[in-house]
This record gives sequence, structure tokens and C-alpha cells, in this order.
Amino acid sequence: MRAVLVLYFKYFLKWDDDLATSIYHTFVALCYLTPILGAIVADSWLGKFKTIIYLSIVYAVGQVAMAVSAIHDITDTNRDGTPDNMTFHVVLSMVGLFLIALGTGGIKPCVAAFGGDQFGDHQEKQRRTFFSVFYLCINGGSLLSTIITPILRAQDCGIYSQQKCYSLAFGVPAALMVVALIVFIVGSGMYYKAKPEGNIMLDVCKCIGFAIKNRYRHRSSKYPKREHWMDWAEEKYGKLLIAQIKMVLKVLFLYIPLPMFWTLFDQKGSRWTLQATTMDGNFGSIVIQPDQMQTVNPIFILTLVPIMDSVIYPLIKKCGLNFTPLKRMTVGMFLAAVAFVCAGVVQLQIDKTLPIFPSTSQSQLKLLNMGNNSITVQLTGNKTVNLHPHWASDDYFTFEEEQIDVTVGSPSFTKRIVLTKNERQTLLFPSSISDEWQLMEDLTSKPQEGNNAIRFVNGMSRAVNVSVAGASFGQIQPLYFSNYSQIKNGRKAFTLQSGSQSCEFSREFGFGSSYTFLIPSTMTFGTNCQESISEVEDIKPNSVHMALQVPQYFFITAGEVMFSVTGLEFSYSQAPSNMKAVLQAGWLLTVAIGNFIVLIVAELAKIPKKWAEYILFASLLVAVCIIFSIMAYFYTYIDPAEIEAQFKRKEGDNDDDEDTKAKLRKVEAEMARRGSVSSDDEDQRSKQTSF
Ligand SMILES: C[C@H](N)C(=O)N1CCC[C@H]1C(=O)O
Repeated sequence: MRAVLVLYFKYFLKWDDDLATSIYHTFVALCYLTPILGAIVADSWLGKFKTIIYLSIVYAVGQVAMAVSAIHDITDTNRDGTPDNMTFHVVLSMVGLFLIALGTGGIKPCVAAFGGDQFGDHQEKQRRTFFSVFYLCINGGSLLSTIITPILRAQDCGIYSQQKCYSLAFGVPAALMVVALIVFIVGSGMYYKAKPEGNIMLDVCKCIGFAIKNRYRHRSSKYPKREHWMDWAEEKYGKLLIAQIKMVLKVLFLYIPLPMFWTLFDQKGSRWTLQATTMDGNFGSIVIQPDQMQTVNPIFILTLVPIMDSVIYPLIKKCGLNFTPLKRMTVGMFLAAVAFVCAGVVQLQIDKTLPIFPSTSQSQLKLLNMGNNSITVQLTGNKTVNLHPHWASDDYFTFEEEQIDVTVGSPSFTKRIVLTKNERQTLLFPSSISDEWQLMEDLTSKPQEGNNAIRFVNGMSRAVNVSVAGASFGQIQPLYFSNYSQIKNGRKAFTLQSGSQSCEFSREFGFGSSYTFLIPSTMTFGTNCQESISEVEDIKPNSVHMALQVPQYFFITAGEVMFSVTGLEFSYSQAPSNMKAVLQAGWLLTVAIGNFIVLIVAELAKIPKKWAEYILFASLLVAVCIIFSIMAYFYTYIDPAEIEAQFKRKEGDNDDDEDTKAKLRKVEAEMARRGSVSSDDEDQRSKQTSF
């Protein structure tokens, strides 16, 4: 659904680019923020199973709201194909997105933790495989949707008038969500469903609050120190709850540097896609659009997850290396930094091929002879240029002056031309040099999104209408020019029309070029005017191939697999039984914070050299990676189930209360059912292991 969301904002709701991207990023960040709510509901009140079901319904309703909001016919009272009450569509789609974000919050942390719950402590290897498969599924879904939803959107649909079918692009995921929910409910009898233990988050907050207050009350040196500040809650709260809170706080503390990874990771959707717009996406039989390069990430995940799990990790283990989860995450961060170094190197290659645009103290001028005779042009600074008929100077001349004198032909004719700083312009010489000279404003940056910027100059003495599929240059007056139109890559056929006469010419376009086509006065209309049209290349097409981005995608994805899949499993294995979903949400919170940092960084980091920006980000991540590895070195792995069992046994021994003993018997029966009593730990994780 995300694949078409920005397009829906732009083309259906008619929002500008800035509003569309801001709402898009806010929605994505919200999707990683709401898990904290879903997790609290699951761990304290409903349990994971019911939370997944209820919030999946919320999600599906949100998706249906999106599908309905995209039916233009609902408010199209005059049946002209555009909605007449846009407020209705905006409000409904915002409600839909909010429900989807809320539903995501219920599903994302609970599905991961609920999946983890299905394995006993002796099934650590299988549980790790589950988290890998879970990650594969997320990304398999993402890959399929990026392929399928744009196809659905491209269909025409409607009752009164046919429009692009966003309602189908949103409706099909809604239907699939309902199917998924039914499948999940049908399997109900097969799942292990851990019971929620009351309002655990409220207890946690109260316990932490009490520990802080109590510590403050006993701040004088006459009171003996306690091992941990949470131990100051012992007067009022049970040892088990305090131990569980310590486990969670230890992990959350370790998470502090992690948003930096996601800050880099999420820039592949923005900075890397922008980089791709300055590259050549022609892969022979297929042409890749800049934003399609992002699909390389899920493709690599689908291949790298099984390779890591079945080849790389076992190989490292065979070499006798203890590749603990925190070591994997550190290596993952380092690989992401390597990916940004690769992006920097690619940027250096791109920069070599980019035109040199005028600085703020400079202006640039190109000369174009519309006439049928050669002319000699003299510019300030003794620059002399010979221009053949229908010909332009090879490149732009750069000037520091604010105005220059231009002298043409003999007997000579001189005009003073006022230049604009920081701008590129083209000066048009008419056939009769004493006629008016036109000055066109040219582009001072590459066209956006890898498009090509095209314009026409009409050297004829009659108006000409120029059109091409998907763009129109309109009626161009004699000896005048059109505005730029953006066209995609590929072969384009242009139709030139004047009165009842017309002719065609076609040309192949790459990515990111800019051309001025001159319709000479000598041109005759017929079926083909290919030979007559003169072309002037203002900006060269992109020449650095998009394939050069593959290494950076490889490293960021390898880093993601090591960092993110391991992080999911680590968050589960180190969480106390009653806060498994909460720690999953804590993990997803690092993604949300990373997304917010991207929004801030995008505003602040205005380094003129893009390659330097990539290297700066890589260096920052390496620094964070070093801090994380030091924190990880001091982290001691725990087995929460074992610790909880010990506390429960102790509580049982000290307490003759039948109710407590009954509770303990229940816990032990449950643990035995899940196999946590006999732990045949087959790999590196011992009960208490360091980094
Ligand atoms: C899209 C990523 N490849 C991905 O799967 N994720 C990024 C953030 C965490 C994870 C997800 O759960 O969406």
C-alpha cells in the first residue's frame, strides 16, 4: 500500500510534493510508534492473540476506508472525472491511515512476540529461524506489493468516468488482510497463548517511580548503598517484578545508540533514490526507474536471510568463533557504514559527469543561430564563435560580468546583453540579425526524477503546435520558444502541426538530459521531419550506470539482516515473559526515532558536496558502532525464564499460602509444557554470557 501512497496524495488528493512526502513520512513513523500502545494492550490486558485479532480488524477497516476514499465517483456530482468534495476524500483517507497505523501497532510487535512464544527455551535454534522467516515474510510481502499495487493502480476504473484505480490498489490489500485474519483465527487451537498478567505497565511505572522516590528519600550517606537503584523499590514491590524491570531497562539502555542505524537505513528511500535520478537505468531489455532501485533491498533480504542462516553463521561457528547476537548487530552497523562509503564513492563518479553550473557570482550563456546563414559572434573578453546555420555553441560560456557586449556579422551589429547571476541562458539569433534577439532561461540543475527536460524553438515564420504522448508544448509562436516539458526515458514520437499540415520525428531518451530542438525555417511539413530538426544538448544524459548502486544496497541489506533480524530475536529472548511484546515495541521504537532523525537531518545536513555527506554519515555510524560495542561488552546475557522460575520457586518456599503455591505449580506446568525445564542449549548462548 505504501508503494502508491505518495502518488495517491499527489495525483488524487492533488497535494504538492512537500505535503505528500511529509504526510508519508509521518505515517511511516507513526506505524513504528504505535507498537508501544499495541504491546501495552497485549502484555497487560488482552494478550497477544486477541490484540492481533482486534487490531487486525482495525487495520482492515482502515484499509477499506482508504479504498472508499479513493472512489472519485462518490463526490463527482457533475461527472467530470474529478471529485467535487475533496474534503470528504482527504478526511476519509486520513482516518483510514490513522486506523492502519493503529492496527500496525497492534500487529507488528505482537506477531513477532507471539511467534516467539510458540517455542520452548530448548528450541532456541528454531526460534531464531522463526524470526528470520518472519523477516523474510515482511520483505516478501513488501516486494510483491511494490510490483502488484502499481499495476492495480494503473488500471482504469469508475462508474461515471474511468480514472486511475487507487481504490483497487487499496482494496486488494484490504481483502487480503481479511483473508489473513481468517487464516490466523482458524489456526487458533494450534497456538500457545501466554496469559496477560494484569496491568503490568502500570505496575512497572509505579515501581520505577517508587524506587526513584525512595532513593531520593534515603539520599543521606548514613543509609547503606544498594546494588542497583531499582533495589530501592524492595520495600513495596516483589523481587520478581524488580528483577523483570531490571532486565527491560538493561536492554532499553543498550538500544539508545540504535536509531542511528535506521537513520542511515531510511535514507535509501530518499538520498539514494535521488542519487539514482542522476544515473542511467538502462539495463538492456529492461529499464529501471530511480525509485524502483529500492526493490533491490527486499530482493537481497530474500536471498541473504537463508544464506546467513544456513551458510555464514554455521561457518563462523565451525571456525570456533562465538558470534553472539550483540556482535552480529555491531557487524551489521559496520556494514551499513560501508554501504554509505560505497554511496560516497559512487557519488564521486557521478559528480565527475555532472555539468558545471554557474556559481552565485557567475552566469552562463549559450548561443543558438536560428538563421539559415553562418554567423560569427564576438563576446566580451575577445571570445569569438562561428555558428553554422541552425547550430549552437558547443558549451556554455561563463561570465563574471553582469552585462556583456555581443557583436555579430559584418557589417557588425552589437547589442548589450544583461545576464542573470547563478543562471544559464541561451541567446537566440534570428535569420535577420537586426530583428529582436530572444534570451531563454535554461536549467541549472538536472531534471527531477531522472526525467528529460525538452523544449522547442520555432525558427519558422508561422506558429507550430508540438505534442508528444504525455506532454504538450502548446502553440509556439514564430521565432519564439516553448517552456520545458518533462518526459520519461525511452523512444518518444513528437508531432509537429501547423494549420492542416503535420509531420513527425522520434528520438530515444536516456535519463536526466535536457535538449532544445530547433524547428528551422527551411523545414517542410510532410510525414517525416526527422532530418530537418536540429538538436542542442543542454545537459548530457546520465552516464554512470545504476548498477553501481548494487554494492551499497548489498552492504546495507547484509547489515540489516545481521542487525535487524538479530535485534528482533534478541529483544524477544532478553525480555521477561510478561513484557515480550513491550520489548518488541521498544525495538520498533528505535526505527521510529531513526525516521524522525532523518526528517531533522534532511533539514540540517546541507553539505554542498553530497559525497562528503555520505562519508560523514558513515563516520557517525562507525562512532556509534564503537560506543555500542563497548556497551555490548558489558552486557550480560540472561535467561529470563530461568530467572523468573528461580524467583517463583523462592517465593513458593517462603510462602505457605496455598494460592501462591497453586500459582507456582501453574507456572512450572506451563514451563514444562514449553520445554523450558530441560535446556539442551546447543549453541553459544549459555545462561549468562557476555558480549
Ligand atoms: C523494510 C525493511 N527491510 C524492514 O523489513 N524493516 C525496516 C524496519 C524494521 C523492518 C520492519 O519490520 O518493517
